[in-house]
Amino acid sequence: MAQYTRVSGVVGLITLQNPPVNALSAVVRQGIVDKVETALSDPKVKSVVICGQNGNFCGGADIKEFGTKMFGPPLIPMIHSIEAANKPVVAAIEGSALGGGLELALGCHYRIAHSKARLGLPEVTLGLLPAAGGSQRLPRLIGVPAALNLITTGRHVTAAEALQLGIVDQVTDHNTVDAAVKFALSVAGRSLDARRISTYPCPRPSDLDALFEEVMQKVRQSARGAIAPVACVQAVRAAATLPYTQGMEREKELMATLFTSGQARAMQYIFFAQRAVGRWRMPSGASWDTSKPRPVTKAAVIGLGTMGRGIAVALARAGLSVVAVETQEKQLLEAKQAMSSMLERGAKRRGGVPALGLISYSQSIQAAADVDLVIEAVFEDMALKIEVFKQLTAVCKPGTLLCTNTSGLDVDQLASETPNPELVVGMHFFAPAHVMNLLEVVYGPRSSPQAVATAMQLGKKMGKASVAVGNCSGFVGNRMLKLYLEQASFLLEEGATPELVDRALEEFGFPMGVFRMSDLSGLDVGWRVRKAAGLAEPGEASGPSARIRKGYRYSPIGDLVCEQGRFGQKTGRGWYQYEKPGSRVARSDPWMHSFLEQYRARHGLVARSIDHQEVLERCLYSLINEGFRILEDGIAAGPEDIDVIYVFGYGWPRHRGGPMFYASMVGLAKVLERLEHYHQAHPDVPNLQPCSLLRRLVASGSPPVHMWREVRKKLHSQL
Ligand SMILES: CCCCCCC[C@H](O)CC(=O)SCCNC(=O)CCNC(=O)[C@H](O)C(C)(C)COP(=O)([O-])OP(=O)([O-])OC[C@H]1O[C@@H](n2cnc3c(N)ncnc32)[C@H](O)[C@@H]1OP(=O)([O-])[O-]
Repeated sequence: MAQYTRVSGVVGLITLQNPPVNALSAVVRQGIVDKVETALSDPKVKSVVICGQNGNFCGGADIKEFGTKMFGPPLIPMIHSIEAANKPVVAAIEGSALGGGLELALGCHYRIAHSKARLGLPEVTLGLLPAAGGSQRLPRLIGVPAALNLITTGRHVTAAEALQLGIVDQVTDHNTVDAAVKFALSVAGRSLDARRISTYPCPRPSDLDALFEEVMQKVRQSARGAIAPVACVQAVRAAATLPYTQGMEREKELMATLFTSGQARAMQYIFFAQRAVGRWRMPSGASWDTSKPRPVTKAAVIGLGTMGRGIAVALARAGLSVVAVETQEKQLLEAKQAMSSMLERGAKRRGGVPALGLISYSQSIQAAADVDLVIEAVFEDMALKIEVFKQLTAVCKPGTLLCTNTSGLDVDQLASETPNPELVVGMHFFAPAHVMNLLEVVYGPRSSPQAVATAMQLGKKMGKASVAVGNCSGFVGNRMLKLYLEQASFLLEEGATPELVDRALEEFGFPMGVFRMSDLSGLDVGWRVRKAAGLAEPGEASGPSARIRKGYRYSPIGDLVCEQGRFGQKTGRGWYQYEKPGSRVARSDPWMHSFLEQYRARHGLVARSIDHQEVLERCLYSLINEGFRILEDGIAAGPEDIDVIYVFGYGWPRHRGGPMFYASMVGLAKVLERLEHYHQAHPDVPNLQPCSLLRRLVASGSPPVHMWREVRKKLHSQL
């Protein structure tokens, strides 16, 4: 709804009221229409200010209304009537003016923003375009190149940048509504002819065609199959080439296609899933709303390899004092240099001062004596981690939370080695930890709810999508990934090439296929784990047992590639070849093709033709099947948790909504049928056997994702 008051005698003040972000729901739109009419028809009122309640202008259209029957006055005529008003209307922008919120402000004649406000048209991140005139007004106001940048990326700009671009007329550090009222008084009675953005000609760059061609090419490349960014470019092109009314028609046409698309549903699902994972719940019943996090102002990071450095930088950027501990002197010096330049580069990119002073360095674990929380990031070796935890227990003040950044070791085992297992949780960061926006917070049966709440809050403070998950080998992300990687290797044995598999996955929308990704992260990492697990055996054995481990199919291809010293980009050779060690451009390697042929010949395998569909079904459905097992086991509380982990940590294309949402879009019956088919064809791969939760869901009529928890509950109560 919207509230109306008259201030300073002659200014009509309209306040949007729809907590927490004043989204433009039907009631709010009706409120705005009514109150604007009241203000315009009141002869005492000379000008109008529109603001939002609780220091927040407006978060845009009400996303919850999308996909439902929409009531209330539509946005476009509402904004047009504001722009057409014969009294000046000023937007007082505090907090956020996003999407429809900024479009509303662009319909006003003037915009005043608080210095801390953020503005943007993020519709593209929801699979949409700014369709309440934003795609037509913004280019007219700030020019085509700047508008293209904002609309195709959806990025939020600060008030200072908005002022520089010409989106707002004034920025204030004081009370924004007061400043807007003062401003409204000063412009009362002035002609508004030059203030209606829809009447502006759109500035046309001389090289319009070349500009759009270049932008479209870039956007198509980075969109990885998402249609909204392409539609955004087309809408801005309409602004640059058509009169306003026709441009609006084009905006409407393009929006009509996006609005009902599966991609928009997927991206809006992820928007809400990202927020839902913050409302975590442990199997014990402890949850986000009953568990109070501890304050953490000082943290220690133990071990300054790649992960430790990134974690320490992320903590410092979040404003924490950080003690960075590395016992090896040479490594400490290198880390110090690397971390300083990471902080400096980050500050340069985002603006602001690098948080260099927040990090202190030490070679001694004693330096962690007075911290509130420790994150160990030493080598992935249980004995070493146990030793570090023992030392920490002796050194740290009582009650210090002990977190491990293991990517798959048993958090419970580690906890059981300490006198206070309730203080232990896993904080699984993703490399590079200062860049990747995902954190798995791993709880064991003895982790206290307070420890989980503290780690979750710290993750949020670092700007990471933080997901609470149970303890098991590989947790959620890596446990599922293992099966995806396994299928990719089997496909090579059966006749595929790394190029074919990667192309199929990249066309699906992954930024990198599985083999290019392995080359980037290093093949030796997995090899070490397989050797430790007794899976990788040295030498080129042949015969049936060479491809069997513990009674099941196993592909030693990755081990054999490592035996050649081919560890990926760092050695200049892996699944692909590179110009030199450290180069990033992957080129096909004839060596790999003949290696695969020889391998198949040695094992009596006959290469067959494999198409993209099989690659996708085998790699993705086996990963999804494991996702269902994870839900069944209660390791993840719901499908949203898995989807957020995959979108934020594993490059799963956002416009496909995460693996579990994708399965629901494909149709659970189809996923089940294909898994059964592949399991029949490969009975020695038990992971292809569809899990019982998937069967149960199909038997219950394949309910939508948000109802899966109920089906799982029933399944458990019957077990
Ligand atoms: C044919 C039809 C024509 C349509 C015309 C098109 C119009 C237009 O172009 C389309 C849009 O505007 S599209 C929209 C474009 N706008 C955007 O994309 C902006 C989306 N919003 C944001 O980016 C962030 O919420 C803010 C930065 C606003 C606040 O961040 P923060 O302070 O960290 O807070 P937080 O934790 O993030 O959210 C708090 C609660 O508010 C909820 N909620 C939020 N926005 C909502 C919305 N618009 N709606 C509903 N709900 C919304 C959120 O779910 C959460 O609920 P929960 O139940 O407590 O979990």
